[in-house]
Amino acid sequence: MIEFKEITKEYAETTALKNISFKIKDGQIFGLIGHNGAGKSTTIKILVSILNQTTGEIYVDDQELAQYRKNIKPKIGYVADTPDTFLRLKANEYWELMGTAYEISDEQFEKRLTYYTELFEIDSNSEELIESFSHGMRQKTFLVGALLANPKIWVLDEPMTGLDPQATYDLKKLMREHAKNGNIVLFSTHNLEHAQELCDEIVILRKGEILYNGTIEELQAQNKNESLETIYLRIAGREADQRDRDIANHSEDGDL
Ligand SMILES: Nc1ncnc2c1ncn2[C@@H]1O[C@H](COP(=O)(O)OP(=O)(O)OP(=O)(O)O)[C@@H](O)[C@H]1O
Repeated sequence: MIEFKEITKEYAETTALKNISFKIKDGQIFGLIGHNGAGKSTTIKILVSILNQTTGEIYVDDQELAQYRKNIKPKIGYVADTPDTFLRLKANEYWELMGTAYEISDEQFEKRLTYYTELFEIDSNSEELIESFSHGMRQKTFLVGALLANPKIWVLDEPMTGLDPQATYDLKKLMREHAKNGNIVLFSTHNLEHAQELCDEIVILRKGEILYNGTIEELQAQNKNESLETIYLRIAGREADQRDRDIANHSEDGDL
């Protein structure tokens, strides 16, 4: 289980997360949804120990992340939203690096590498530099790297971006299987159809605050006869921005 408890993240001039709390249960595919700048990547980067929160705590299987990083980090496989790291390595070199970092046995490494590289059809590109790859091929390379260790928790920041339809289909299938086996898949997306297809539960973020946490079915039951897109845009989109502006204007006019 993962628990975000009253997490706030302040950058120099921005409060990216404002006291957010939610839980992800074992066996769940969990979606983070929100406009650009809502705080999805910041949430993810804190969980994978790239960033520290300003206040609050994260628990993974009842262990507090800051205290038990050494235990928790090997449980997590992470794919960033911008596949622009390790560009001077060949794909094979990157996968070997991941194999060493996660201490994967040679046998498991070979087995999983063959399976995933054939599945994502990049087995023939293994001796090429990552910088020569298209966005989608880089995405596949990093996905393979994250899945090699078979970590319990997959943390995928906009994983389908740039993937072709076959790879998207295959990844969705892998995500479902992984969760079905009692593991956790946390991913961020702008694609509401993917969220609807995949997620057991979602968080909708807007300007660092949680607007909704629950299942998509519950959200739709509360807003009968409306599509997820209509509901989402009303609570997180331009209408919500207009409401913010109206409130601000009233305040300035001394109406409130
Ligand atoms: N390194 C940083 N320094 C300062 N501000 C940052 C930094 N990273 C993110 N922010 C700000 O924090 C807020 C949340 O950004 P974040 O990247 O978490 O959003 P996001 O929901 O992942 O957006 P996107 O969908 O565009 O990837 C934004 O206002 C962003 O400008």
